[in-house]
Amino acid sequence: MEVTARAPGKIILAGEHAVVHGCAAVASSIDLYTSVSLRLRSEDEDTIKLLLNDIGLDFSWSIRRIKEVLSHLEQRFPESKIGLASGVYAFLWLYTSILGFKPATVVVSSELPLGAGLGSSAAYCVALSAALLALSAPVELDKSQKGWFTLKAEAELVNKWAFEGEKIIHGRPSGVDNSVSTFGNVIKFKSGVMTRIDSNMPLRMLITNTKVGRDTKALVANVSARKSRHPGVMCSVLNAIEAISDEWCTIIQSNAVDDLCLSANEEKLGELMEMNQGLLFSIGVSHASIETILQTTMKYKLASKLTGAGGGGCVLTLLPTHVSGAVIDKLVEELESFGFQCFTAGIGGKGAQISFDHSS
Ligand SMILES: Nc1ncnc2c1ncn2[C@@H]1O[C@H](COP(=O)(O)OP(=O)(O)O)[C@@H](O)[C@H]1O
Ligand SMILES: C[C@@](O)(CCOP(=O)(O)O)CC(=O)O
Ligand SMILES: [Mg+2]
Repeated sequence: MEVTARAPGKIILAGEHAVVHGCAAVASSIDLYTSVSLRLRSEDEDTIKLLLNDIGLDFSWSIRRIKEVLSHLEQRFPESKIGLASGVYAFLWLYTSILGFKPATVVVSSELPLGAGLGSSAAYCVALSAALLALSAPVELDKSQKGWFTLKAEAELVNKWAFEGEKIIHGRPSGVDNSVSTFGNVIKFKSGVMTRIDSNMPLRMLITNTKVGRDTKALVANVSARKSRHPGVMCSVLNAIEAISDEWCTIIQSNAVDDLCLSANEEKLGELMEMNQGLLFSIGVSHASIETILQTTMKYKLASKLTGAGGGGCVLTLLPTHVSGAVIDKLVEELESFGFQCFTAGIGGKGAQISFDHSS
């Protein structure tokens, strides 16, 4: 029996980093997915295979030696890819905790850029947990279902396991990324509690990938260190970010009665993004490449902010409804002339899904 699970990436509209310290964030799923397919092998095969298509690494572990491998894993990573080792630790931990030592082949592939602020780590953990739980004994799913189906009662359990995986990759995740990847839509997240936000606004964002690699774990740790050096100032900044998240929710939930009202709301969101970015700069998570994007989009009177952990990664630019395709094309051309990569994605779609392959 083979199962494939897919889980979406996300954008954080407001509140990254502050959410790690108990303040509210607003996040939305995007329609770019990480897929994990899991095929159990016969008991006498005695191996667990992991194929990480996005980073071009394959592993094959003898089950009898898997504990030994767990303690020597880093030695098997090429020096240039050592930062990716935590994803393999998370795999082995989730696999053995949920499925035990059953032989299997697991293939991972993603449409998301890795380590760029779009929540690839959470999508990886959610898709992996969903595939593993789908073939584990305590979860009763109707395996005769055809095509993709959305998780229902099982979603909570998938989310819990994915959070444990995120802890291995991130150190101190807030839980917002795995929650929005599991449940989809637009959510508000604060101190581990998720509220679904029914947005009444058509939200268009240009996503620009600086292609500057960074590591969420290190950035989150730097913010915590700054907070312990300047507790009073940092609390004020983080509370200001929370106020921005709250206002985001109020605006996108409000009903714009006409086009004038809609563009006034879009203008307010743009201002909130600018303020959020300024505060993120003040806590030390911006980057020269991000500042270049901000200056460029400002020339087009468009507001931008980093999304995710920052330090490089992706930047969001709000595209209000009045902005024409020609203007967007010109902006994209200018941004891409710096070597950045621009794209758009559907915002607020479904969360994790599963599909059983009946042919195997
Ligand atoms: N498709 C994937 N294949 C292998 N590892 C992955 C994959 N997606 C995510 N990861 C793991 O997640 C890490 C990136 O997570 P992180 O630094 O939080 O960035 P982000 O979540 O913004 O993409 C990678 O270094 C790797 O360990
Ligand atoms: C910085 C943070 O708020 C978001 C990190 O997102 P990403 O891993 O950069 O996609 C951390 C967290 O909420 O766990
Ligand atoms: Mg991450």
